[in-house]
Amino acid sequence: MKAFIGYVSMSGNTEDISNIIKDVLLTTECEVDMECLDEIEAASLLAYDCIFIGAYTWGDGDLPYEVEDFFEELNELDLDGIHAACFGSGEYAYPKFCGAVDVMADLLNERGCDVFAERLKIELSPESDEQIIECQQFAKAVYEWALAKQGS
Ligand SMILES: Cc1cc2nc3c(=O)[nH]c(=O)nc-3n(C[C@H](O)[C@H](O)[C@H](O)COP(=O)(O)O)c2cc1C
Repeated sequence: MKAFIGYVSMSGNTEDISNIIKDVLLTTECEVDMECLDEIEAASLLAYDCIFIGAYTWGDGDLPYEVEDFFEELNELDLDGIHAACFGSGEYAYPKFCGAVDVMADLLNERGCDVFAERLKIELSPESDEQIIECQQFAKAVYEWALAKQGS
């Protein structure tokens, strides 16, 4: 299975989550690529079976501006058959905690992705054992889900 982890991170927290996901996937049979979403063409997603898309939340529950172009390009694509999972970092102090994660999941769903029901939302950087385990379990669950779907 080919997996892709794409993220945007202003101060490194979402990148830290991405790295944990990557480390878990590297223990599996997956081929893994990881890139910043503002540095890739959206069409490159078509090469993957499973995509992890992550972002911090900006404004009032909004997507960060760096991914606006990426999601605009996504509108031109049919991502039918691609398994996707969304994650991100936010802060509980804001009314819409990790709102961008829900926005991304809805957009990927609209484009035809099969989106994993659970969304990984972490406050700031995953530093506690509990947060790290949550990220690891999420990555493993998504991998197993995508693998089972591929075989079915
Ligand atoms: C102007 C501004 C607006 C923000 N709005 C939200 C928000 O609506 N919801 C949320 O959960 N976090 C919000 N945050 C917090 C960031 O998402 C949070 O600090 C996150 O950990 C940054 O991740 P990064 O290190 O990957 O950039 C906001 C931060 C700033 C500076």
